[in-house]
Parts: sequence; C-alpha cells; structure tokens
Amino acid sequence: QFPRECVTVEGLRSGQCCPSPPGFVDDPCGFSAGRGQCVSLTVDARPHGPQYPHDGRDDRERWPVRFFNRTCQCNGNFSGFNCGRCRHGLTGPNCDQRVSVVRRDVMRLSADEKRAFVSALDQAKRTVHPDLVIATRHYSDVFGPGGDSPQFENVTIYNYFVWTHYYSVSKTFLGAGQASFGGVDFSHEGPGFVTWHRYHLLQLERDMQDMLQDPSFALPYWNFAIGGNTCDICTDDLMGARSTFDSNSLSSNSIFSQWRVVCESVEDYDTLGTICNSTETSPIRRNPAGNVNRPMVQRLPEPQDVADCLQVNTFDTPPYYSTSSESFRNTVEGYSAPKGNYDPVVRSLHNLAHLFLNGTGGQTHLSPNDPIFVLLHTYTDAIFDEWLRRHGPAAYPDENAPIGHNRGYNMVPFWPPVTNSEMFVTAPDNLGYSYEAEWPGQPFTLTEIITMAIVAALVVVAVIFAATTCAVRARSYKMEGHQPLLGDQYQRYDDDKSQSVV
Ligand SMILES: O=C(O)c1cc2cc(O)c(O)cc2[nH]1
Repeated sequence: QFPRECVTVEGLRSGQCCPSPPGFVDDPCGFSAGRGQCVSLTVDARPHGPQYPHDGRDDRERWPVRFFNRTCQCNGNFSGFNCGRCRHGLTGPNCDQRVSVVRRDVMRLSADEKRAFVSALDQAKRTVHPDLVIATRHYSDVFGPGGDSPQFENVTIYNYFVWTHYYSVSKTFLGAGQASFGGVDFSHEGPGFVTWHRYHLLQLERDMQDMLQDPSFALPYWNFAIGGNTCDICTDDLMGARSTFDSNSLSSNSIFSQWRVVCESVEDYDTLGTICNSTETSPIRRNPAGNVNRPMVQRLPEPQDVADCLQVNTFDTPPYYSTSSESFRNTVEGYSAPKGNYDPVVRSLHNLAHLFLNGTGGQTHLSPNDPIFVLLHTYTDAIFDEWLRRHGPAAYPDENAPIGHNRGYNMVPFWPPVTNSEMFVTAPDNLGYSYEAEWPGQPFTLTEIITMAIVAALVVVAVIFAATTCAVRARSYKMEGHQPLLGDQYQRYDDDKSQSVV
C-alpha cells in the first residue's frame, strides 16, 4: 500500500510521499539526476456509476488522496515510488534496454522448475516486503489512540498480495452500529477487473524477482479450461494434493499445508471498523468439485468456453457491471455465459474456476491465500491479452463505470498510483511479459462445412477432367503415328554409341 518511510506522523500530516531513491540523499524522486519530481496528484473526477451511493464515506474514493496528495512523477522510462527503477519491460541504468519474461503452462514445467516455483512462493510467504507496509485502521483512526502512533504494519510479500485483494473488495464501513455497505468492489464486477488483476500479478512477479534476485523469474499459469471435475494442479509437486484424512484440507506432503491465511475475520473488521492485519490464522481449505449443494459450479470451464469468449467483440457494455451483456470483460470474469449473454444464474470461466475450488479460493476476501489464485489469474490475464491482440485497439469506458473502474481511476490500493488505462495495453509490447499459450479453435459452422464440401467436390471434378483430357490427347497423338519423345532420345544415343565403337 504505502512506502514504509512515508507513514510517519509528519509524512501523513503533510500528505506528501516522495522518497529519495537508494543512493540519493535528501533528493525526493531523484530530482537532481533527472529521474522525477514531487508533484500534486490529480485524480479521476469523472462520475462513477450509480451502484455506490455513499460518496465521501470511504477512504478508497479518489484513491489515494485520503492519505497522500503529493507523489513522485517519474520522467521518461523511470518508475517506482521514488523513481528508483524502470518501467515494466525495461532495464539498465538509463532504463532504455528492453527485457521480457515468458509465462508458461505450469503443467509443462520440468520437475525442477515446479520445485523452484513452489519454493519461491513459500519464500514469498515468509519474506517481509522490503518497501511497503499496510494500514490496519481506516483513515479516521490511522494516527493511533494518542495521535502519534500510525497504524501500519509490516507484511510479507505474499501476504501483501492477499491483503491488497482483501482491501479492494472489502465493504464500506459506515460507522459503529451501522451495517457496512457491501455493494462496492474496486477490483471485480467492472471493467477494472482485468486491469486490476493484471497489475496485482505484475507487482507480485516483480517483488518475487527482487526477492530471488532473478529478473527472469516469471509466474506460470494454469489452463483451468479443461472441463471435468479433476483439479490437475492439485498434486504435491504443485499446489498440494487433497489430504487423505480430511477432504477439505491439503496433504501434509505439500508445503502449502503449513501456510496460514490472513484476512479471515472479515465479520470482525466490518463490525469493529478495523482492517485486516498481517496476523495468520487457519490453514488453507480446498475441496475441488466437492460441493454437493452447488453441482453447477463443481466442474471446470471447457476449452470451447475460452474460444467463445475470445469471439465477444466489445470490451465492456453499459452498465459496465456484473449484469453487462455481450461484454468480453463480464464474460471472462464469469458472470455471463461464454458466448457473452448475461444470465444471473450463470457462473463461467474465472468465477467458475474460483467456485470449483470450494474453500479459501472461492471467497473474494480470502481467495489469494490459496496459491492457486496466482495460476488461475495468470491464465485469466492470458485470455485478456489474447483478446487485446485480436480486438485491439479497444475502447475502455471513461466514466459511469462502478467506483474504481473508470479508465483514469487509480487502482486501489496500489502504490505508486497506477490507472486502469496503464494496464489496458498488450503485455508483450508494453509490460515486458508474454504467454506461451495455445488457444482452442472454433469448430466449423454448417455454412463453413458446406462451403468446404463444395470446394473439395470442385477440386475432384477438375482433377478428373484434367486427367481424362490428358489421356485422350495422348491416345490421339499416338494414333496419328508419332513416336514417344523418350523413345526418340534413346534411339539417337544408341546410334551415336554404335558409331563411336566403329
Ligand atoms: O460467486 C462468484 O461468482 C465468485 C466467487 C469469487 C471468489 C473470488 O476470489 C473472486 O475473485 C471472484 C469470485 N466470484
């Protein structure tokens, strides 16, 4: 959420968060080296949709001005909260060399690659985030009981990934004794679903690259569109098999059986007016295809569902919400049927994959605690990127999307501020990663089948006609008394030979 050095009493009171990059002393945003400068923030002022009626009551509105209104604006290809690093996809001292990583199918990794990925996730679960800390109170209480103890905590890299998702989906606290407002979601049920989750993954990938000191580290993906009711990545060499003792738990052979979740006590936060902190509580729960009460969501999406959603032409449609029809975004998110028609009882693609997991991974405030979340979302992002490649440049709504989802809105709660628009670009050209993926094709339509049959029949007729014509011509040529050409040649050669011998 915010850099550790900004969350002091003075920092919060000044509303300025402009740290110096490493190696620069008292030089906000590396101004002296031309990296950037500390500027006032301007935020999206366009109207949001009607779903949110509580303007002025939530810290996440006009993000991040409730906390900070001055931040680093970096020049050229410099980037980061202190302009100390490069934009995604660039490297080198001047940030002018391109770099790219490849996100691959997790099932196609070698045994060593699988081990390295699992171990990297586990390291991220245990490593404190080097730069960022999280708020544990709403802004009204953030200075602490005496007004001099800012309510922020350290958090590990992986738990930060979980916390940001929780913070973006949590309800609006309207005061003690009042019901919190749940009709708000800064990362789902709107066009920002794809852009928010894209940045969420990029941040984790980059944090893990830094942690591992390996700029080539790439998050893999899970092709969840395999149909059926088997979780193919739920094995002990990947995301953990089912426990033989408890069908809702992970096998003790998996490192993930030792993980403990954060942000579990959501009812307490909502009634007490607090925020999830970095305290870890229960183990991950997962029971793929095990929910007998909801058989509709106890299967995985089919390959054809992916092919169908990639054919939906329009990125998003009014009201830019979970009720949008003929919207690619609402289809890949999974509130519409795979061909794009909205149906309130349908759960498809991304939503279906979440609900299939039937446990921690199926509850929005908790889902990233299950590491399957990472792989499920890289695949969702791969579909989004393929859609952009096929249909771009595409229009993203400027206004009237649900709060947080307009094109120019800064995505909550990321720091430094980053808009939805900045993530609405093709990844290989702009963000320094690509997917090694194959996309299911469309089956042929009846018209295509008939056309192909007619073309094939015409080709056969043409070949037969050509062959018959040749045969007839050859016969009449012979009947007119001509010798075959080859026969002529042999004749002459034989004649020559007999002459030279003589
Ligand atoms: O009910 C749904 O459609 C549903 C559940 C769920 C869980 C989750 O973590 C998401 O990110 C989305 C989602 N949708």
